[in-house]
Amino acid sequence: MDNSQSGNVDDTASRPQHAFFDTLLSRQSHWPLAEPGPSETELGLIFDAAMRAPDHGALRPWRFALIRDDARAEFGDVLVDVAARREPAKPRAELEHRRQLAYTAPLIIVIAAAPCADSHVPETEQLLSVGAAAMNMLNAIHALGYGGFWATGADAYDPNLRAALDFEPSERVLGFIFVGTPKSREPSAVRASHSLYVREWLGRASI
Ligand SMILES: Cc1cc2nc3c(=O)[nH]c(=O)nc-3n(C[C@H](O)[C@H](O)[C@H](O)COP(=O)(O)O)c2cc1C
Repeated sequence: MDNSQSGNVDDTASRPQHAFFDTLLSRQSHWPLAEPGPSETELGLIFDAAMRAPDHGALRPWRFALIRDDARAEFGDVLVDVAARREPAKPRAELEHRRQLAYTAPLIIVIAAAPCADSHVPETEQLLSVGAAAMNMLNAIHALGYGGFWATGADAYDPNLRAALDFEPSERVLGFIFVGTPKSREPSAVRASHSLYVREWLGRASI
């Protein structure tokens, strides 16, 4: 493997391979996001991509909730409410701005995990599986021409928010993917060379 530079698809690669890597290697996060969001058909593709994540033990540890349309107003209320419970000393008026987050994209996909406690598969692997599903969704969102942004923050880990979104106490919110149309198409962000993070292991005798 040549680690010296960013990869280019070989000349012998097929047209679909070129197209695939053009898409994969141009994904980046976008913020803020405007209308429109994905159609129902496109959403189906995005979730089909999630179902392609590697999943030890076929536990299907992922759970997703969609927040869009009028439900965003209620979600805005929830964001203010949970912030007020976290910071009871703060005047509610100072927390009102948190409501805006609900309107920063046409669609918010809540990413959650439902780890199976009595499985031989360690919880870490189950969480990684949910992360892989989320990554597949980000790539699908990008392939469809939309922008996505995965965010967490204090809200994601707040048990009051988890409850307000109807997740079980045993389930864990791992973040929110904001989905919509990028307001601007920035030039592709420069990425670190993978060579900084990849090395060849040559056997124990080599050190
Ligand atoms: C699990 C997870 C949680 C994240 N949470 C936040 C967050 O709360 N706020 C933020 O600015 N970026 C967050 N990020 C990073 C952004 O999603 C994004 O990756 C980053 O802005 C870099 O953009 P890029 O995806 O184009 O490299 C998170 C990423 C991951 C994987």
